Amino acid sequence: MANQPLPSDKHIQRRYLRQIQLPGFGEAGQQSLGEARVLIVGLGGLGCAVAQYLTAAGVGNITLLDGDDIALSNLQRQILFDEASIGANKADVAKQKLQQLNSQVQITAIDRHLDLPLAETLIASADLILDCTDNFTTRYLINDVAHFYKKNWVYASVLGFAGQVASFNTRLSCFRCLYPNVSEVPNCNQAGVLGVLPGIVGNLQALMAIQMLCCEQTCNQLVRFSGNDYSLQTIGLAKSRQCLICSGQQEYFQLHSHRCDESAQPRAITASQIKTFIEQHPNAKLADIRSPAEYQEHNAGGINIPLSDFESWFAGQVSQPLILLCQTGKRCQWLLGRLPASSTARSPVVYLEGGLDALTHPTHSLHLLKAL
Ligand SMILES: Nc1ncnc2c1ncn2[C@@H]1O[C@H](COP(=O)(O)OP(=O)(O)OP(=O)(O)O)[C@@H](O)[C@H]1O
Ligand SMILES: [Zn+2]
Repeated sequence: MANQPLPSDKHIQRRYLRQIQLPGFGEAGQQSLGEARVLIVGLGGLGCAVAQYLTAAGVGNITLLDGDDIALSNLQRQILFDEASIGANKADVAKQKLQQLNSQVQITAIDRHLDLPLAETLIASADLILDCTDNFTTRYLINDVAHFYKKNWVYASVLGFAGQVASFNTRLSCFRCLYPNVSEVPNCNQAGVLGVLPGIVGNLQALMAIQMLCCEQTCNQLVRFSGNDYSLQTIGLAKSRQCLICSGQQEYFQLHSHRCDESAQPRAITASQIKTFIEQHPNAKLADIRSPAEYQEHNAGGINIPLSDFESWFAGQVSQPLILLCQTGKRCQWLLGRLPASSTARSPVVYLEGGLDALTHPTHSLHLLKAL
């Protein structure tokens, strides 16, 4: 923070005494943390845990990135947030909370999701990147750009009762060496998660980050945690000859440039993002793609274009922003996968994640949908 007085050496000594006392860490370790620039991508369950420990430990400069708003169902695991923060941006609220914990850390909050142009700027200027997201598209993007700029990064993920963390020095091996080609796996939204799991795994991720910033030998390890039998398994990672990135067959911009527009206009929006979407696209229309019987029984307004009629209806429309709606979001997701990218390039077509079932909270944008 610009107008904070610089801490004296004595203050730093006192504040971080318990870690400076540690053999092998000492003042040199504290100085490495204080000079480090860390990028945290995603302020969900993992990101909340990671950000708190890195701030408390005195990492000098932290950038927080998340374009998502806080929802009620986030509070059981995203422990930087409380009931009063619902509807606010995650990165902004996290910054406010973390700054109370440690005012000497330079914290920047960015209310956006990572895409290629942003990755190029932010990864190039960071010493270490932490992936705290829930999707492989972002992990491959971080990996490929980090490899190009020779940056270290730490990946973590949680699924059900299992979690894993891996540290990468991308000169030695990378995420694509480990996972050459994964299409998305279920996230917390679909698979469910106990709140403590991202807490445990996020803390492992923060530990790896601190060790990587202070001594690089910890790189290229995968640690698996089982919440069923509490076991930890550590596996060394090696370079794969088939890896697209490590073998030099592809550069990051060849692999990701075509995805730019997609990530700038994500196809799923959550109930708490409806308001922002409508503000950005005042002429947006709501199309409910359920059957006429379902629509008559209960609806949130808009027009009813049943799934079977949708493609021919859509082909005859002038380009216009659309919010698609069904009961759970699954039919919309399937439908959007069928529409050619060129047909949704000029005006965004998004769907409501979780569908009508996600509009359970009384204030939840239902009146906004009715007005469309
Ligand atoms: N490309 C990205 N850039 C920045 N943040 C991202 C990106 N992709 C995902 N995220 C963020 O990563 C976080 C992942 O959090 P988490 O897995 O705890 O679930 P969630 O998305 O908050 O909630 P739920 O899955 O219950 O809907 C989210 O806050 C999400 O917005
Ligand atoms: Zn590789």
